[in-house]
Amino acid sequence: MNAFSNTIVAADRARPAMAGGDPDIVISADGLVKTFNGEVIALDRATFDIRRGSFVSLVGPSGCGKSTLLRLVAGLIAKTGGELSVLGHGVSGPSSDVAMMFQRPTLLDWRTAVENVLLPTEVKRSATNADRRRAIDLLNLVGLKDFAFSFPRQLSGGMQQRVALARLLQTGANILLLDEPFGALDEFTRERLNLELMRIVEDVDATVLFVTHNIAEAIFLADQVMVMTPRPGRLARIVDVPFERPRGVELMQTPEFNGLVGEVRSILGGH
Ligand SMILES: Nc1ncnc2c1ncn2[C@@H]1O[C@H](COP(=O)(O)OP(=O)(O)OP(=O)(O)O)[C@@H](O)[C@H]1O
Repeated sequence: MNAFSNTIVAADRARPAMAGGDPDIVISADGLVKTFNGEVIALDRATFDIRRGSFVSLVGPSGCGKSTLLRLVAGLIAKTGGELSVLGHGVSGPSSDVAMMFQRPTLLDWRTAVENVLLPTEVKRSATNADRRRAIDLLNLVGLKDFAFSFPRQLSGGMQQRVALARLLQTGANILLLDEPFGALDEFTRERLNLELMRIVEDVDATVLFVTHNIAEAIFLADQVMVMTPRPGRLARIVDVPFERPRGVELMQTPEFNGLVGEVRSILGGH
């Protein structure tokens, strides 16, 4: 089957089922607009629905509004126009249902890995023994079983991002916003972490929005790819990714996979 036949023209399609009416829709945007200083249109009328448990990649060149879209969903910045809801409620600020991770791990140097993972809990209240056990379990989950009591300076860049991922999961949020989380790492480490990320989000049953510049990475990880184009930032198309899970790196060598990469590239090239 031609994967392109699965695409939806996001900008022009009719309004999908409203978030309030469909409990499976966890993030819903309708004509969402964000301008900065009244002139830069960072996001121009984006309309989309994201289903519970799906992994959605956002791909596009620098400045097309990917981070802006994530920050809007996280409630870190306010929309200029249109509608945006998370779990059926309009977004008016940060929420405990949503957690965000960035390209840099931003760990506290003077705290061990497990103490860093416990931070989101300690911001709210004193950590209990159960919290501590959970933090250690999460470090196991991200492959850092033997490094719970290491300090950030004793960890590689990839290991530090694993700690940041465990800290993200410690929040208990099941909508995870990942802004190029492995973008600063070498290609080999990045590929390994991507594979583990897929396993982990299935394990914790999260809904994920994942920003990347890399088309192959976007497709490999996702159920849907939101293809964005710049000046103004637009959601050009939402592409369904038809490949079964679990997926292995050999998928990337197949003609079907490379066909889909070509389709996404041509959407980006046409703008
Ligand atoms: N706080 C801000 N003030 C003014 N303009 C901003 C601000 N944040 C983003 N912009 C502008 O909005 C547009 C979209 O930026 P955004 O960071 O969302 O893009 P992006 O696709 O994430 O880019 P990159 O891939 O380089 O991170 C850009 O033109 C950017 O300059």
